[in-house]
Amino acid sequence: MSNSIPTLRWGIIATGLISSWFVDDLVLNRKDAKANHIIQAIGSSSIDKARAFAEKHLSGQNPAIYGNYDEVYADSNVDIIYIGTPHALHKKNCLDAIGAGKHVLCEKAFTLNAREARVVFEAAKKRGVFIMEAMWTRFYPLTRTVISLIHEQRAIGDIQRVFCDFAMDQKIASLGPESRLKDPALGAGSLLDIGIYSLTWGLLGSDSGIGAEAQTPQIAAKQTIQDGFDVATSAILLYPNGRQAIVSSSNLVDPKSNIICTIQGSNGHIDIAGFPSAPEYFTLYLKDGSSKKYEFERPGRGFYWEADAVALDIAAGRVQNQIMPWAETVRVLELLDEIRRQGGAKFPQDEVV
Ligand SMILES: NC(=O)C1=CN([C@@H]2O[C@H](COP(=O)(O)OP(=O)(O)OC[C@H]3O[C@@H](n4cnc5c(N)ncnc54)[C@H](OP(=O)(O)O)[C@@H]3O)[C@@H](O)[C@H]2O)C=CC1
Ligand SMILES: O=C1OC[C@@H](O)[C@H](O)[C@H]1O
Repeated sequence: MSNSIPTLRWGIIATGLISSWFVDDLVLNRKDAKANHIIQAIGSSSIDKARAFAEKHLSGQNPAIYGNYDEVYADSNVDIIYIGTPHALHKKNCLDAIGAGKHVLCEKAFTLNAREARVVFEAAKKRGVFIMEAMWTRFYPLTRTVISLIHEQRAIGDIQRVFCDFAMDQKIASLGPESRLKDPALGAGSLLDIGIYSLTWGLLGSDSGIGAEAQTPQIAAKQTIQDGFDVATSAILLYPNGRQAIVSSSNLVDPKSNIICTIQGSNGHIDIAGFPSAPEYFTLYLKDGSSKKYEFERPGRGFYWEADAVALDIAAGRVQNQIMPWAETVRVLELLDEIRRQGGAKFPQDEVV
């Protein structure tokens, strides 16, 4: 622990898979940490679950344990709320946290649609608190390096095409109808769960602009809908200059290759390997026949990069982050809305105005 870097005290909402990954990463001892992270409180639908979570993931620490979320929002020792509930609950959880005057880091997909996100950002703006969608992949040094290489250094020349696929057999046939991966009222479907990463790479690979500075591509999309949610989605993003990004997701099958994303330009291409959410390495191939593999150290899973960025923003008094600003979250959700409009996946909440 160092005093020269900011300290952020987290209240964790929900004790599911992502909360465990996030907390495990935040308590890692890192030599290059940009902030100190303290897990101050755990909130769960059940106090037993909260206690078990703390015992398993925070041994030797002493977080406050609550059998509900409201007491976490109200805890005066908590600076920021981390929201790890299913997508459909994000809007309410964010609004409740903001209402209590807390900063927020909310898992992806930030909300079910762009309309819900605008409501949340409006509330954060009025209350003057920091809020960000936890699109952790954008904070990876690997991702920042790819963006710099293709857009600033123009290493592969003019970008012509981007491909990204996130396929993962999530064994959905074996899950109950109450699973967040199957219940449309919880935001089920491959698109918001994993297709959001393919779309993210399609956008980052195609255009250096984000948020209000980004170009708007036309969309052509198809979805395979089973039992009311999409099990596969494919979309083409067509940019004004003719550039195309082809992005897809499936929660029925595993990836066909370790290369999950390819960015092709007039002077070469980049192959990115791993998962689109957690890329492991990439290789730059140039038309002169040369190539270079880029590898990155990643203790744990890599959630601390976004957490450090949030801590630095809050310490500096900022309410949004420049890598994942509010306008970018809304833009991504608008594109997801359009893909669903064309593809047919609907959530009951889409109708609520
Ligand atoms: N960034 C990333 O890599 C990942 C992000 N995610 C995102 O995190 C969110 C949660 O996903 P994940 O952790 O896999 O989900 P889980 O089902 O594992 O956990 C969700 C938790 O939310 C709470 N919850 C509250 N209401 C409900 C409800 N009606 N149904 C189910 N759970 C409920 C429960 O915690 P409790 O009972 O303790 O309150 C539950 O354990 C999603 O938005 C997902 O997109 C997920 C995985 C990876
Ligand atoms: O964000 C995610 O990435 C990894 C997947 O296991 C998970 O379902 C998804 O929410």
